[in-house]
Amino acid sequence: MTSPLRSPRVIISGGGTGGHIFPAISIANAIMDRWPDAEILFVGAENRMEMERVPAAGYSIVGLPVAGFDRRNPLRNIPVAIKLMKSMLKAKKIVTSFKPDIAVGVGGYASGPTLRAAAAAGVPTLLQEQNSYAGVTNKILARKAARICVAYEGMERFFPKEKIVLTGNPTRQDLVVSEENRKSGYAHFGLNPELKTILLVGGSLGARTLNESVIASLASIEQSGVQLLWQCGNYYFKEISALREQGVIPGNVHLFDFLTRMDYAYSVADLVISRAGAGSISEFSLLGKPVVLVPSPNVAEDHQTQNAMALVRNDAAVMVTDAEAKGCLFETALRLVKDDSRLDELSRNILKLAQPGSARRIVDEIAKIYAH
Ligand SMILES: CC(=O)N[C@H]1[C@@H](OP(=O)(O)OP(=O)(O)OC[C@H]2O[C@@H](n3ccc(=O)[nH]c3=O)[C@H](O)[C@@H]2O)O[C@H](CO)[C@@H](O)[C@@H]1O
Repeated sequence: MTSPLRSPRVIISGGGTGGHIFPAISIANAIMDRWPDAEILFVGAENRMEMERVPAAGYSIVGLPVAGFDRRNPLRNIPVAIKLMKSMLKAKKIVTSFKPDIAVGVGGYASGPTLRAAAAAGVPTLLQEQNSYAGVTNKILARKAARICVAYEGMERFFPKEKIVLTGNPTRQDLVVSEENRKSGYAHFGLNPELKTILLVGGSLGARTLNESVIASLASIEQSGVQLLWQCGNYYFKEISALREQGVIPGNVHLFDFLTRMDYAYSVADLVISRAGAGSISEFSLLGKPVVLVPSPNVAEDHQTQNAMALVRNDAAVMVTDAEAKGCLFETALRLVKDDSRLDELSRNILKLAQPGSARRIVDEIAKIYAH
């Protein structure tokens, strides 16, 4: 295999939620580690989270006017189809002017038009699928893809077997759990270093059931002698802050819309309560975090329950269903956070499932494609 002389030009496309954006940034960072002169351009969806998060990570991004189809109300899809056509034209222009050597798709609305335009122009494409159940966009794009990097066994149900490489999910490179970050984390979030801490995260967008479970348990949390670091999501923040202004939220409950310093959040957390998104699970595994998972029932093919069950079967996490959460989530979590030997056991078991070095392995695949 001969290596081309110059560094590659790479388009990375996808987004919509943190579950797609953070793996994309992690792949970009690993590309820059391999080829410091590489040129990377992100292509995302206008008004979605990536338009803010990608520049914050130091990369350029162009937005497409793409949106999701409404499966329940077909009439609403006329403007969506027009947006899709506009996005395809714009994606074609982006590919023509940027001249990528390879295009990487991480799932989410923007990756459809972008990778189709790249493939039509003869640019090789690589897909990264985070979940144990493949998304619609990736299933369509798979036909033209050179390589499909996955995190779970059994993905030949969705993709041509010869294109699949098991790399794991790339996680953010900045997630260091350390004593120093623990101390900084207490100060950053205004927490008491003397108390045990439960971190509650509802995925990148927040989760209604988790928020309602907190609200239903405020009295027992207040009396527990444990503090709660609560990420409620941008969408719910206004409504829940109003409760805080009414004095309903006790002093040991610390409310945030979104946590940019997840390294601090993980460092202070003795126990995590979370949705079972694939990216979050990869992070808990790498960091050995004891976790209570509440899978979202609102995702395709109930894939979060499948993600969670892969851990539960190995006694690597505790699961509470969405339907049970309001009744028993905090009873379970408050008991667990005080049981050090069980926390230790969960931590050891989840660590065994970690797949480190995933972004580097994806870049190995990019290098092989590029060298051809
Ligand atoms: C509702 C929905 O469609 N969820 C999907 C979405 O989840 P979602 O977007 O929630 O993504 P993940 O759980 O995979 O990852 C969340 C990411 O956001 C970060 N984070 C989270 C909260 C916060 O305050 N700050 C922060 O930085 C986490 O560190 C993590 O890197 O994509 C995942 C990966 O395709 C899927 O498995 C999920 O089913």
